[in-house]
Amino acid sequence: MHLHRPCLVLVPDTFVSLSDSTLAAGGQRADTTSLLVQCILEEFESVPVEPVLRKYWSDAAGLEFINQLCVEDDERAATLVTVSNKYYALSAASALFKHAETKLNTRFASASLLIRYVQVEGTMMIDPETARNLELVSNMTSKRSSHSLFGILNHTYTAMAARLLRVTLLAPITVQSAIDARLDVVEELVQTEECFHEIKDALKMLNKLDFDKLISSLAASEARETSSAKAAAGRVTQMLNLRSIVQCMPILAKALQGSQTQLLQIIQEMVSDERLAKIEQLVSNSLNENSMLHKGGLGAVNAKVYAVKANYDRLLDVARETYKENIGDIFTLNSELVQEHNLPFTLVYQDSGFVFTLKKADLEGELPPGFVNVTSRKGKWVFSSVDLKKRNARMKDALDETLILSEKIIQDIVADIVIDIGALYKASEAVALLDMLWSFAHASILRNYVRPEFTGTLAIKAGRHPILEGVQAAGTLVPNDVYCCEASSFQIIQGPNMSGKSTYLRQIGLLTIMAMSGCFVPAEYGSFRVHDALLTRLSNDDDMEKSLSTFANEMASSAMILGLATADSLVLIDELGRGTSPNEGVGISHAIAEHLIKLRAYVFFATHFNELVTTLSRQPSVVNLHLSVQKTRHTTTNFGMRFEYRIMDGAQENMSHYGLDLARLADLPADVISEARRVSERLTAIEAKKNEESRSTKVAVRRKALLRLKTQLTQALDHSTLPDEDLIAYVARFQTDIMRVLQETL
Ligand SMILES: Nc1ncnc2c1ncn2[C@@H]1O[C@H](COP(=O)(O)OP(=O)(O)OP(=O)(O)O)[C@@H](O)[C@H]1O
Repeated sequence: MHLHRPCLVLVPDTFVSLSDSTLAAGGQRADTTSLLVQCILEEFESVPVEPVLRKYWSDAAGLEFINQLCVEDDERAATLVTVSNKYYALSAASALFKHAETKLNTRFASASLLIRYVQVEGTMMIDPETARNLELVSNMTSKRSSHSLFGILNHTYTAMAARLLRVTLLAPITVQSAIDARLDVVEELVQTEECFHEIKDALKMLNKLDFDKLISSLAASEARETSSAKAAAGRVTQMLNLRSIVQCMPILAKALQGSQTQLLQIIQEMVSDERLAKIEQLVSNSLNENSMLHKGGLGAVNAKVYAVKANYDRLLDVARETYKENIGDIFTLNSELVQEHNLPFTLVYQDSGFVFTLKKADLEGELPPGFVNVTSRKGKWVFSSVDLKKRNARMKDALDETLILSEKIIQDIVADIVIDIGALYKASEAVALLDMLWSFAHASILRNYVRPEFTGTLAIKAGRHPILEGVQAAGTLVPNDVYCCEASSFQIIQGPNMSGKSTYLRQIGLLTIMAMSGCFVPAEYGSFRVHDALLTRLSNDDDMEKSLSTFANEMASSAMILGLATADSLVLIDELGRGTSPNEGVGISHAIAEHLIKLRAYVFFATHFNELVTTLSRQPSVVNLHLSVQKTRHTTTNFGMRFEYRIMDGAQENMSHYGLDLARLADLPADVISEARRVSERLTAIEAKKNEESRSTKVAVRRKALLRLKTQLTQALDHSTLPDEDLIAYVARFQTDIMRVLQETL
């Protein structure tokens, strides 16, 4: 549900208590409301939940609706077969269409809707909490801020592409051939400037147009006949928008001519469908060439009145003539009054009709008698007269008449268009994908991203946090490397507070999502693995505020991670075990870590617990890293250390005194601090001694070296493109390394 941002949630009426027929978001709920509905209300606070009669949730009716409404294209048969035994999907479809009919007064033409059954497979699972913490689609502190991955990558022109981008970031694809096809397109766009600009110009013409909405409103008609002038005006606007869209398709197709990548060629085919030209013909035959869309005022009204060509329908021509005469009458009335009073009245068109206006500066004394509804606005008098009102009413009648007649004509055209509506859906999909990939290319050029590879090893050289890159002052962001393979699948990351641990973890998640979405990545080089899930336990400020529930939260997300993680998952854990006593924290963290190590998922585990380094490092696939910090002279602002934000090999040393430095900054009495230091140094010394004794036994070292050798050899076998001679030299180096380790650990 998070993927598609619901605007309204329908539930069976038996799920909500009888007392509240419409549940306002966050409203009072009686106990009889089902747990599911309660969860939905909590999770989607601002989304209204509305009950639909239980009898409308019928799988048979759902299948009937789909059978009747699904567009006649090559996927129709497959869709019908796939959904035929999906009880819940069918019941929900039935309730949805019944709701449209009974509450929204909307009925769809047969074979007019694109209906697909989309499997969840084929995308990476990202839970909503992770999406929030990584700021995938919205900033955590301010909803309006564009500092999110979506904000950084969104340069789309159309609403469908923005929606596709959102869904892509929340559920990146896991089919490697599909990712590669997207990357090929982005690469071609980045490299061929001319094609890049031509596509941009064509997309610009579609600026802010939403095909999908337009197409479904073409397919919809009112369930009960209430033909109003307002609805008629809406229809005319739809047709004018539709014409802009179909006219733009040949331009887009031309921009794509000669493209090298397969995906761009497919997109070109989809937007060159001859049925689109047929639709263009239908619209052009009946609509005026030059009836462009106006924003408001009389221009906008006239655009609708004159949208249908002259001589197309006799009655319409007559109605328009009347309308024109009525407007003429109003202008005549104005000139007469100007002459009579010798005052420069002007006419202004408002929704309710014409009114007179007069600049206050042009009037000495009072308005002449006989005017009504006098108001003052921005230095002007605005007013009417009985005569003007009468003429307005006549004009309005004529206007309504023309719009209703126009709508009748347009209804007939729409009926013809609906036959080929499948082509419009295809074009919409094609444009959305193209617009999104163009947007990726644009972001890649702007910020110097590189094309990622998929090799199974996670190797990033000089990776940059994409969101921080947009916020930090130029030159202050420290790029970092990542290297994670089977032999080093569990990485412990240490560093004092504020040293950049979370940023490092988040950067790994964000870059993986970008790569799997088919976008270039902010790094000098990036190699990735296709993951089935991105699972995280990331701390954020929210948690701190609700510190009481931190532990419960931690355990809930840990349970989720343990339940869902597989060998192909990417797991990011930031400071587990903070919400409980240190001993318990270490115990729980250790147990969870061991489970993940056994699973062989790729795990990045940031922790403050030194003990974990000791207990976990014996395992062959565990690697220790830390974020470097330099001791400096103590000042009031730097706590005596300078953060370098650079990831380094090996465990962190001497972290314990950092807390003491902080304490001194907080003005703790000197004797308390010196006692704390004495105890802390003794404890550190004892701990160090213990660590020394137990630290990585020789067996562990050998095991680790052998595992590394295995990965290096497999990789060389799978991916090396070196000439034989160099490959031999390369492999010989492994031999020297392993011999050295074996001798040292005899
Ligand atoms: N690579 C980097 N380059 C530049 N600045 C960075 C980098 N990484 C982190 N920072 C800065 O350091 C601040 C703290 O980073 P971060 O929150 O990642 O630290 P942390 O070690 O996770 O801290 P804590 O343990 O308190 O959660 C960030 O807000 C950011 O401004």
